[in-house]
Amino acid sequence: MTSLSKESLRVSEIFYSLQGEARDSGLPTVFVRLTGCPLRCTYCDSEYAFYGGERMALQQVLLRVRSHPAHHICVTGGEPLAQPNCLPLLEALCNEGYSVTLETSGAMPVDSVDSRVSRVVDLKTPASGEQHRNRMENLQVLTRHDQVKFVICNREDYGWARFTLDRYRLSERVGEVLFSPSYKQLGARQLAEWILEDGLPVRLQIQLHKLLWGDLPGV
Ligand SMILES: C[S@@+](CC[C@H](N)C(=O)[O-])C[C@H]1O[C@@H](n2cnc3c(N)ncnc32)[C@H](O)[C@@H]1O
Ligand SMILES: Nc1nc2[nH]cc(C(=O)O)c2c(=O)[nH]1
Ligand code: SF4
Ligand SMILES: [Mg+2]
Repeated sequence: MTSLSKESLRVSEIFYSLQGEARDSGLPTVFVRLTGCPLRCTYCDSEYAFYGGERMALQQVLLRVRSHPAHHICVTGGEPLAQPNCLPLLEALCNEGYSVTLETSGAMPVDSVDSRVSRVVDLKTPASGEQHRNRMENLQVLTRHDQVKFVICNREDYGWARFTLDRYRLSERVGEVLFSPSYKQLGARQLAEWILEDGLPVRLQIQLHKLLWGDLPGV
């Protein structure tokens, strides 16, 4: 018990790469991937982060982050907000002057996240198998500093994302609405054509790191 310091975290990996997703795509970024997730999305590319990982003190995480020459930090998982100490981690990273993004499923409340963090809330689509976990009330607290993502597996998911975009006026509420194809499940060109046909005010997101390096951990 005493070895689990008040501000310790279970960490799957800390790595330096190009941001492959969302608004900051292409920017050198340090990724902090926290272990554990209560969801089981059908397409999850990070199942290796469900279990295991290393218990680290917050200060140890900060030291590792500082060892890389990046200004941008992305906290992800697993589901990062499933660990209560994710909140002090985010605050500490902001205090150090980093530009911080948080990738979250939106299955937990996002209102206690430091307001300097750009929250990237992934609204789970029907084909993810986890649509029932979406906390739609999270959308009320998002601002232009935040982002909403849909990972789209098929035409039904696209239709649901288009409906949700309109129903919650997402383009007016947040800074970026991202439509991403589920990797190797839906072609990016197909998704691009649907977006163009409907003239949707959203940004097509293609996972840049997978184009560069493939579907591997640590990139
Ligand atoms: C691994 S999750 C971790 C953060 C959080 N659990 C979540 O789901 O947002 C990070 C992002 O990767 C996306 N992702 C996972 N597997 C994917 C895949 N096969 N194709 C496209 N995006 C994927 C998720 O939907 C999420 O937006
Ligand atoms: N390069 C790179 N960019 C990313 N952006 C979000 C990621 C994630 O797994 O949450 C991710 C990732 O795993 N790698
Ligand atoms: S919520 Fe994120 S980490 Fe969890 S299963 Fe879904 S995509 Fe994977
Ligand atoms: Mg990833």
